[in-house]
Amino acid sequence: MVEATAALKVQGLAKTYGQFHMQDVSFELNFGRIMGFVGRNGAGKTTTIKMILGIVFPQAGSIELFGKPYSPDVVGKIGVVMDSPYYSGEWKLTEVESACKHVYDNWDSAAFYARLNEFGLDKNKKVKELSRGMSVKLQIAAALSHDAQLLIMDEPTSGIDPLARDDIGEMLEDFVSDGNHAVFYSTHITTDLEKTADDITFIRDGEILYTGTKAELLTKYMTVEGEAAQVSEQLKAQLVGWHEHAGRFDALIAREALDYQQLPDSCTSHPASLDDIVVSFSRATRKTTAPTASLAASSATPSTLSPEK
Ligand SMILES: Nc1ncnc2c1ncn2[C@@H]1O[C@H](COP(=O)(O)OP(=O)(O)OP(=O)(O)O)[C@@H](O)[C@H]1O
Repeated sequence: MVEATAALKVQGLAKTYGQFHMQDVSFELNFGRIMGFVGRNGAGKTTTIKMILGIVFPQAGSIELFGKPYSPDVVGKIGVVMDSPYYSGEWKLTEVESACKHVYDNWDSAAFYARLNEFGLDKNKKVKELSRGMSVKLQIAAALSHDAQLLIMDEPTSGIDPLARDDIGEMLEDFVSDGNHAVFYSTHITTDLEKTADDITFIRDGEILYTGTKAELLTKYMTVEGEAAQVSEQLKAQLVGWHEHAGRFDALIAREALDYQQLPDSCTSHPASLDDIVVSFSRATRKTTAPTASLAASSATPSTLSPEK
C-alpha cells in the first residue's frame, strides 16, 4: 500500500554559521523514492541532515517526518548512517547487536547477522578494528534491521569499493521497491546516483538550486566543449560554469537554449551527466553569477536551474 503522506518534508530551513548562510532549504521526499543530496564540500549537506535528525536546530523552517513534526516515537522508523558510527569502538559487533536490541522495538537479530554475513563482517571484530568501508556496512546492516521506513545517510558510499557500492545501490532499490520506504542520502559519487536515485536535491552555498526528478534534471542540460577562442560572446552568455584549459573550454547549456547554428565548428555537444551538472553549477559560484531560481519554500514541485555564466 502506498502511503499518502511524504516520508520527509523540509521547508524553509535557515541557519548561519559565521560566513555560511543556509536559507530557504526546502524539498520533499515521497515513499518509494531514493533521493540523492549533492553539492560541493561545505554546501550544507551534513548540516541539513543533522537538522532532519534533530541534532542541529534550524533558526527558521520546519521538518516533517511521516507527515508529523519530529518526535521521539519516529526514531525507530528512521535508519541512520553517518560519517562515524555512534557505537563504542571497544564493542564487538555482537555487542552492537545487543545494544540495538534495547534501542529498537522492531529489532531483528537474524536480519542483522544475515547482513553482516552478506557484507563479510566478522561479528567478533571490534568496531575500532573496522575499516571506513566496513564501518559504513555495519551501520547499513543495523539501519536495515529495525524495520526502518526511511533511511537517512550522510555519504554512505565514500570509502566503499565499486562492487560493494553496486550492492548497496541494489539493496536501496529493493528497500524502496514496495512503495512504503524511502531513502535520502548525500554523496559526492554522482555515478552512484545515475544508477540508483529517482530524485536529486542539489544544494550550493546553503541554497537549493534544484530539487525534483533525476530524469528531468538530466534532460535539461547539454555539455558543450571545443576551442575557447571560437566562442562568441552571445553563446558564452548562455553557458553555465565556463571552464577553460589549454585553449579548450567546456560548459553546460540549457537544452532549450542550444542553437546548433550558433555552435562553432570546433564545438561538440552531448547530454550532460549528473557530474557535469554538479561541477558546472558549483563552478558558477554565487559571487560571480546572477541569482539562480530556487525552490519556493511552499512548493514541492521540481525547481529549475536557470542558465548562468
Ligand atoms: N558546528 C559548526 N560550527 C560552525 N560552523 C559549522 C558547524 N557545522 C558546519 N559548519 C559550517 O557550515 C558549512 C556547511 O557545512 P556542512 O558540513 O553542512 O557541509 P557539507 O555539504 O556536508 O560538506 P562536505 O561535503 O564537506 O561534508 C561549512 O562552512 C561548515 O564549516
